[in-house]
Amino acid sequence: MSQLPSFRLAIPKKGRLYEKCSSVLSGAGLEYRREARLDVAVCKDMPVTLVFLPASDIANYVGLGDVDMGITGEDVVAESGVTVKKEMALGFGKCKLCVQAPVRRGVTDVTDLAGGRICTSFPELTKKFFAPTDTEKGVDTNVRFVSGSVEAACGLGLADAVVDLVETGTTMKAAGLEIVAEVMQSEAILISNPNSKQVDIINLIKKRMEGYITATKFMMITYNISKSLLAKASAITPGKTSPTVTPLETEGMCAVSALINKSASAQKMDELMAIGATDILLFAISNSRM
Ligand SMILES: Nc1ncnc2c1ncn2[C@@H]1O[C@H](COP(=O)(O)OP(=O)(O)OP(=O)(O)O)[C@@H](O)[C@H]1O
Ligand SMILES: O=P(O)(O)OC[C@H]1O[C@H](OP(=O)(O)OP(=O)(O)O)[C@H](O)[C@@H]1O
Repeated sequence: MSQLPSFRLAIPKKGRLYEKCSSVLSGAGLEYRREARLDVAVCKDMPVTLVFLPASDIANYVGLGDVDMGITGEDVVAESGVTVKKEMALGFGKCKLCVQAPVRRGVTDVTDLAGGRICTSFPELTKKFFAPTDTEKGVDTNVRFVSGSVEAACGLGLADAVVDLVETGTTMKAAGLEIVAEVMQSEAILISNPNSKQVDIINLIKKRMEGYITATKFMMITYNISKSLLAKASAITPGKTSPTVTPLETEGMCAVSALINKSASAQKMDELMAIGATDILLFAISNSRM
């Protein structure tokens, strides 16, 4: 193991965040070959050792300095209570941690659950959430850790309520539960150890991931338009700094290119067509440095 680069970057070895993290690594040019059943791999063109760990352990490893950098959920970082530096939000793994109770109980006030039995994979956040009400009411909420299938706890008679993640709400509804209160919102984040000596590599990886994430959020649009309509067109596609305008051989016409938000791209194309733009083309961006 001594020949492995000392800089370590941890990503989830499986689960909800795994696929997206693999895309981010590839988008950031962190190429590697992972031997079957091995949770350690060396990057091809960078002095970086990749470690594949359970998402729930990554915050601790980074916080304690065993690993310099990692990707995991904000929820996991908050639960671990360790101090890490949040380098950037990655825009995926979005969900919220919620107190959920059986619909049939009709709980409308979360304080009614204080003093009861709660099952969760986030015991620290749950205890913190109920602490003020416990103090106020002089009760002791019984928080029990379960590592998965949290939603089943009420149906099994193990709990009065659960604290679990919600994205689409499908799992919650299927288990006959409803949200009573929100504990926190979460998404995948890039974190680093604040005492890591290898700041140059941290910054380089951050820049590369930023470039890739930005590229996935934007598209490049190009179109032709009469110069007399340029002001109107620029208002629709102002670009990041300003649109690039190139005169065309045809008198009075110009070509415009600008960055636009991917989510707004169809609407922008409609609006450009409506003011008379022609030859409107949309391009994906594979990477960027802004
Ligand atoms: N339904 C979801 N939608 C979006 N993000 C989610 C969802 N469920 C979990 N996450 C995010 O992904 C992280 C990892 O969750 P996941 O269930 O994949 O792993 P885990 O159960 O903690 O770990 P493992 O699969 O290794 O046991 C969570 O901490 C949360 O940030
Ligand atoms: O709102 P939804 O879109 O249904 O997603 C929420 C579910 O996703 C996660 O579980 P996961 O499926 O990862 O399995 P787990 O219970 O083993 O953690 C989470 O713990 C919820 O149960």
